Amino acid sequence: MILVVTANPALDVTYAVSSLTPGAVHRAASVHRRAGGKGVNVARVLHTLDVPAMTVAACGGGDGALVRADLRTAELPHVLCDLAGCTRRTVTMLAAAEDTVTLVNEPGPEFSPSEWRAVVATVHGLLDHASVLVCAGSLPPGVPSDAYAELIGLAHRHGVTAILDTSGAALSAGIVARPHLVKPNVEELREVTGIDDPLAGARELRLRGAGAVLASLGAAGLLLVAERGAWRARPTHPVRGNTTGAGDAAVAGAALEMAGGRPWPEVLRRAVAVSASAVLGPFAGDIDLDHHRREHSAVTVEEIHAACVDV
Ligand SMILES: O=P(O)(O)OC[C@H]1O[C@](O)(CO)[C@@H](O)[C@H]1O
Repeated sequence: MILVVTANPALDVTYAVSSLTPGAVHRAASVHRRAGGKGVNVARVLHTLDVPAMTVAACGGGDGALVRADLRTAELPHVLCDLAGCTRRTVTMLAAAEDTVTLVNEPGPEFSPSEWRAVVATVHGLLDHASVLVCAGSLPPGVPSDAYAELIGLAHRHGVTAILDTSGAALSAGIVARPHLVKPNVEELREVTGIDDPLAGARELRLRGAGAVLASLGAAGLLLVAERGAWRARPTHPVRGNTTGAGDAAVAGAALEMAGGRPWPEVLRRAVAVSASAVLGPFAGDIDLDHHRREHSAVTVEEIHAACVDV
């Protein structure tokens, strides 16, 4: 089973608008609401791929109740701790005229120390049943920046593979606990390392403790840097759609191959195939299964011998 921690879950709200203009009033042509946050998206993709996954999070308030109800409706196995504060919303605006995707992510409710300890205890209690632990998304206010480092340390003690997908201080502090894989995008990599070239940035994260680094390069695909090599793979052709959650889908693909003990080029191939198929899904957490199947057999993985990569 793949255990997925969503430290800061959300009610993901997607608005479709005809055009997006700063300073203007926008009337949504459609509204969609579902349980979200990076880890929930990872678990949703794994569920679609028939891979057993368990979501752990803490929820509260009216939107927390909607998140709980949606996880049940979607039949995503979960353990949700109680939270006094109200679960946040994350908003995606899909603008047809500009073909853009714009996000507004709330910071989330303040956690008390005991609320976060309940999440840690839940993860601890489930690790004996897990092959992979995924720690995904931002940390909410009140949770220390080394919170993921603690969970990764627990995973090591249980012989469980650990994957970290977060940004900023949570990424810097989490990496020290030596996760087997981290999955930043290019901006997150640049923010944490101060290095523009993704290959050099990924190598720097390995020096800081990451076993391997899977860096998403947007439409240019993904890059994987491990101890004994570096590889890159791109989608077979450009895909247009909702890019929200494409990175989470890459994490799901990587987790599924790592759970099977597959070599790094196969981890990368799957991550690219699942990620490209997520762009074709209407909402974060969705994938186009037919596209995924075709893409998985067609994606080519090239080994990198150069000192830097073009994005
Ligand atoms: O935890 P954050 O980094 O704020 O990210 C959460 C958000 O990211 C997404 O997962 C997309 O990756 C959205 O579904 C939204 O919930």
